[in-house]
Amino acid sequence: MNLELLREATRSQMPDKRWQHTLGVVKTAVELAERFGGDAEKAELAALLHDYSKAWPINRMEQIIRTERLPGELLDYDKELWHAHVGAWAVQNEHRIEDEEVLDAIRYHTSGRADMTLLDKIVCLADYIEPGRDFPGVNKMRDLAQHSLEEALAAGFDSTIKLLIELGKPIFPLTVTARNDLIRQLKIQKDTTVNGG
Ligand SMILES: Nc1ncnc2c1ncn2[C@@H]1O[C@H](COP(=O)(O)OP(=O)(O)O)[C@@H](O)[C@H]1O
Repeated sequence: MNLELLREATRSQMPDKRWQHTLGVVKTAVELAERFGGDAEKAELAALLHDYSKAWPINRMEQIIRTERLPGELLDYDKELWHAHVGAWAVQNEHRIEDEEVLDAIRYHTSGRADMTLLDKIVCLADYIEPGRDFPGVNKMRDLAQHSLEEALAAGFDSTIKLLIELGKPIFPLTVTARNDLIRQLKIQKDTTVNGG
């Protein structure tokens, strides 16, 4: 795998603004991996590729979801969710990325999922807090990310869920599951600290 070629291939899929965002996610994902004991090389690769299909036409993504048997229920929810699954499919098929951990981090970077891996959390959080992001609550998330991946990510899912509720949009259930898991993990961490375990 040639990282430089992958960089150029990824850059060619998207407008410059999205590429700048991608570079921000790469930088942040590597920092988070170093802070929380993740694999920095996998974090860099997954972050580089996370928005590979983001700028693809909607009908192209819809067709891939249907013909490649990606989860059909995605079609019932916000189109913003589609590029993550389509992107994982695309980098596997176009660039022979076979590392399932990396593919999953790309696939679930928007929705989250049950039992997110360390790499899933790193890429998903980096996507929320990279330096180019500016939304209410992002600085709070950046502060939380100094000491807890789970707290920061749970705050991110909270803000996405609140936004979807305000907009009257349906919530893809995996995000609720991901958020519940994080809350549970935080409670276990807290109980362990209190009980000195
Ligand atoms: N669980 C969900 N259900 C429905 N839509 C969601 C869900 N999670 C995220 N989204 C949509 O995806 C958007 C974020 O997608 P993301 O990949 O982060 O895009 P971008 O990088 O352009 O911000 C949210 O603003 C929302 O519209």
